[in-house]
Amino acid sequence: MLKVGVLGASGRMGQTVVSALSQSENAKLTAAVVRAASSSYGKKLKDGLQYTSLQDTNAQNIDVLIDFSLPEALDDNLSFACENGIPIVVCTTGLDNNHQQQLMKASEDIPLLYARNTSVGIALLEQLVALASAALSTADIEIFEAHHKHKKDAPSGTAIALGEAAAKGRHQDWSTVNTGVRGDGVRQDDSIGFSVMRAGDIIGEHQVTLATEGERIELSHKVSNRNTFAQGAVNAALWLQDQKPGYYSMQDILELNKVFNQLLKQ
Ligand SMILES: NC(=O)C1=CN([C@@H]2O[C@H](COP(=O)(O)OP(=O)(O)OC[C@H]3O[C@@H](n4cnc5c(N)ncnc54)[C@H](OP(=O)(O)O)[C@@H]3O)[C@@H](O)[C@H]2O)C=CC1
Ligand SMILES: O=C(O)C1=N[C@H](C(=O)O)C[C@H](O)C1
Repeated sequence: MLKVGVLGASGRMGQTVVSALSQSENAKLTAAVVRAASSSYGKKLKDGLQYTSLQDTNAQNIDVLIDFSLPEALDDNLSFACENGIPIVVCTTGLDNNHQQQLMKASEDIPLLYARNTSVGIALLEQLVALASAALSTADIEIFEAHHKHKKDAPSGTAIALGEAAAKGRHQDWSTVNTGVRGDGVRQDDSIGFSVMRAGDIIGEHQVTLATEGERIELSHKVSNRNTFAQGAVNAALWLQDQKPGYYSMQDILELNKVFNQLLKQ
């Protein structure tokens, strides 16, 4: 039975992962970590555990960490994982270039899987977007995303991952085509822009549009239950426990590259 520590355990996603683990046959919760200043700190969970901070968490009792906290916690979370040699699935979004470098550095010492979206559907959508972008090499590409009103970062990590997949499909450098959230002004050729909605309790919706004169393709994905993300994260943790130190993604678990390469050869 895999012993899992959840970072950001009191949050929307943290609580959903705790609940998914309580029903899993292969993995169980052994640490629920929050800030020492959190209103949840010290409170009891259903199964006799209580919320701890990183400082009083017993690392010996954790095989893999799942991080659904916020960017400001990444540094401490990675230090804890590296110091104790614990593989980590990082699901936090809104990370900057400095955070990305921290992920790469930590992955030299421990197995690290970074997933801005742990659903199977988005892993597949990334491949479909790369393929469509390559095939329709002159189409204008725009990305729309909608999330609940509490979400802090925009555009979403998933929207950015889809933009990167579109750029990769055309062998473009993402930093030169990424236009961010679109505002005033005429569209530049090759630019990839985002539009963002924040409203109510929308869990997560993404749409990539590829438009040419006279027609357009819309590739979209909608999540209706946070358990989709939680199950994906638990599956990632189960997979990661057996890996060597390195930087992994959901694509590695699902082996979609292999499926697509075989398909394209036919
Ligand atoms: N990869 C994926 O598939 C998905 C990723 N996400 C991402 O996961 C993250 C969490 O989302 P969500 O659960 O909705 O957010 P919440 O705001 O509900 O939860 C955030 C958690 O982080 C904790 N936290 C806040 N500040 C700090 C800090 N400075 N140090 C340590 N912990 C802190 C909070 O605990 P407390 O305030 O009690 O201390 C809480 O447990 C976001 O980045 C989101 O984009 C979300 C859904 C899916
Ligand atoms: O904050 C959220 O809720 C979500 N965040 C992730 C992101 O930024 O892409 C994934 C998902 O869409 C939900």
